[in-house]
Amino acid sequence: MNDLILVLNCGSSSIKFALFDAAAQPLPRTPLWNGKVDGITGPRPTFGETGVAPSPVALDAAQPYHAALAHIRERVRARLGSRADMQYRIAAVAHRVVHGGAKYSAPVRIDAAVLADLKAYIPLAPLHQPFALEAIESLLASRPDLPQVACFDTAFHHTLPDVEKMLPLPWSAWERGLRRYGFHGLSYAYMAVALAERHGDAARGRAIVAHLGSGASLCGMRGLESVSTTMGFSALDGLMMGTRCGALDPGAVLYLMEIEKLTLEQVGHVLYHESGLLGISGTSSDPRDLLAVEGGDERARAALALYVRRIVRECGALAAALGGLDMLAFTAGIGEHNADIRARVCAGLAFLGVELDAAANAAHAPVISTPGSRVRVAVEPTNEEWIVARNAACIAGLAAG
Ligand SMILES: Nc1ncnc2c1ncn2[C@@H]1O[C@H](COP(=O)(O)OP(=O)(O)O)[C@@H](O)[C@H]1O
Ligand SMILES: CC(=O)OP(=O)(O)O
Ligand SMILES: [Mg+2]
Repeated sequence: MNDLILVLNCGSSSIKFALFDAAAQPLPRTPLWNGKVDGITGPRPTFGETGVAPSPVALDAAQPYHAALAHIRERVRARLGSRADMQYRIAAVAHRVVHGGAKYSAPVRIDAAVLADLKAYIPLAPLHQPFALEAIESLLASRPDLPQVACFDTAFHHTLPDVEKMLPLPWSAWERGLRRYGFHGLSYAYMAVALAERHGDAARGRAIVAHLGSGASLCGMRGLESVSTTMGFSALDGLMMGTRCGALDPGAVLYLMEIEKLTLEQVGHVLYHESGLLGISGTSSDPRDLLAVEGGDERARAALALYVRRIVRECGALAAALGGLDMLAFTAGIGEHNADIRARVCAGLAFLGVELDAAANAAHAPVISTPGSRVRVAVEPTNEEWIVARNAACIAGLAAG
């Protein structure tokens, strides 16, 4: 009987899953089988899996995440059922959990007490935490014997100095645990491994990793550890995103509530779901759609300009925190695939010595800067699922559980 680790990665616009062979040493980076439901809250959700191109999938519009999870569960069941000859069984399920709060800075085996702790963080990551926890809870109920492990987006940032963690609120807020956590840490943990392998000392120096997906953040690393990051207390901070505002003057929130009389719930909806690229363009949260129409669409143009400006500004801030810049690495859906956005960001960073090789950028090559560029610019596909599986496999007794 071969033991498998099933990884579930609940993002804001997608749920990704992957099956890894738990016994393989070292754990291969390519899973035995993987797939994702993409565009969950958009008009055209799709499902794709290893060897099968994405195609439209119908999701219950009232509960799209719930429906997407059910679809994945069904596909996994069908797939394992059809491979009876292979004698595979799922020995553990490992989850990307976005928020681990101050308590969890390492992966943890999940039980009822851990689940209760993680539920307390739902208000800090309402787009992500409930869906990972929904999957965990239903498995705890139906398969209490099955080990489950939570791996946290916040954990990689435990190396942040206090000056990066602190919010300029009254001191008692810090004592109550209101602080900047940082997110996308599983992606940054993978990038620390992959960039060091591919780029050696350049990656170990002063590096910025730009995780540009549906959610987006930057991480300033020195010695492959997080020293500064743009997402903070919640997944709303920092860069402008597909539907999230990013860093915002808190006075604007007060104004929306006090003068324009939006309720707390309405403001939350605006900031998480109706802002960012979608909010400004009025048409799409996906830069591909906006790039296709920007010639004749002023709002698409404005959305892209602000999106790029925020990345450039925050890169400048992180370069200051790092005391200079040796490497800039792009990853996640947009970072890996959108050469146009990368080119615009790099043009804005010419003052730091960034010089783009246009042909390498168009080809999504691993190095997209010129040989003379003072900053090496890289494109590296992230692999959060492998980090999650590797962490889960390291938890003692898991494969035997
Ligand atoms: N082949 C592609 N070409 C250009 N952009 C892409 C491609 N694939 C994904 N993207 C972009 O990546 C975004 C989603 O990124 P992803 O990292 O998968 O997000 P999340 O994990 O938050 O769901 C989409 O909004 C889309 O703009
Ligand atoms: C934390 C976060 O924003 O994650 P994602 O990019 O997967 O939405
Ligand atoms: Mg993601």
